[in-house]
Amino acid sequence: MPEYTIIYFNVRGRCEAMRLLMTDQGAQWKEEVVTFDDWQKGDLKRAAVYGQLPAFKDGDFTMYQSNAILRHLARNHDLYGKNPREATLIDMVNDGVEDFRLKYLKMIYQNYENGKDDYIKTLPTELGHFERLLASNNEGKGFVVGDQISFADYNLVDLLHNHLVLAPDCLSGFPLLCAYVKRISSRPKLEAYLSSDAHKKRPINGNGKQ
Ligand SMILES: N[C@@H](CCC(=O)N[C@@H](CS)C(=O)NCC(=O)O)C(=O)O
Repeated sequence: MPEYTIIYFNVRGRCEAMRLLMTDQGAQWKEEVVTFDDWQKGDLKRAAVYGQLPAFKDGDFTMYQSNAILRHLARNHDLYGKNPREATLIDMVNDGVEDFRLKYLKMIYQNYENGKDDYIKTLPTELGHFERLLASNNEGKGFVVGDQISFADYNLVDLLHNHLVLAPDCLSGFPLLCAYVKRISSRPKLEAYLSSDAHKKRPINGNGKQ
């Protein structure tokens, strides 16, 4: 069994997709929680390749960049499609999720009070991209690419969970996405994790906004 460790602040943030992936794949991991005070001291920041967290350990191999970590886990657990074409499509979806996540994080951390309402108004455009992607694969009845789960599914579902907290009705005009989130979230190990304190008590973002 791989020895996985997440080194991160006490938030779901950029690590919840990897937690969903590891949970669903039956992998165990440890959490090394970095407090704001420890981070402020600067040693950990100086040691981080890009001066930021998360870091992730697979045994004695330490890596940075949340999407590289997701891809590493995808290679370990066969979550990167069945052939090169599927792998490229999965990358394409994941890059789209990253673009969407960056917009979300910008609003949360830089413009929550003044920008939240306008952000929510733009959501149908963002969500429409993913609704159409789903529709183009098996009529939206399965996964976002191919016929098996991939790391992009965990990343997309995590970001949709955050949006359902921000704007609970945001998926009402998107029947495929709505059913997809419910379907993935009700996979037995995920359902148990999502209702656990480990998930529910961990804040979504570091500034308390959600
Ligand atoms: N592209 C990086 C972004 C990492 C990032 O933004 N980390 C934030 C927390 S989510 C951080 O370390 N903030 C503290 C700092 O920059 O000093 C990734 O995906 O891992």
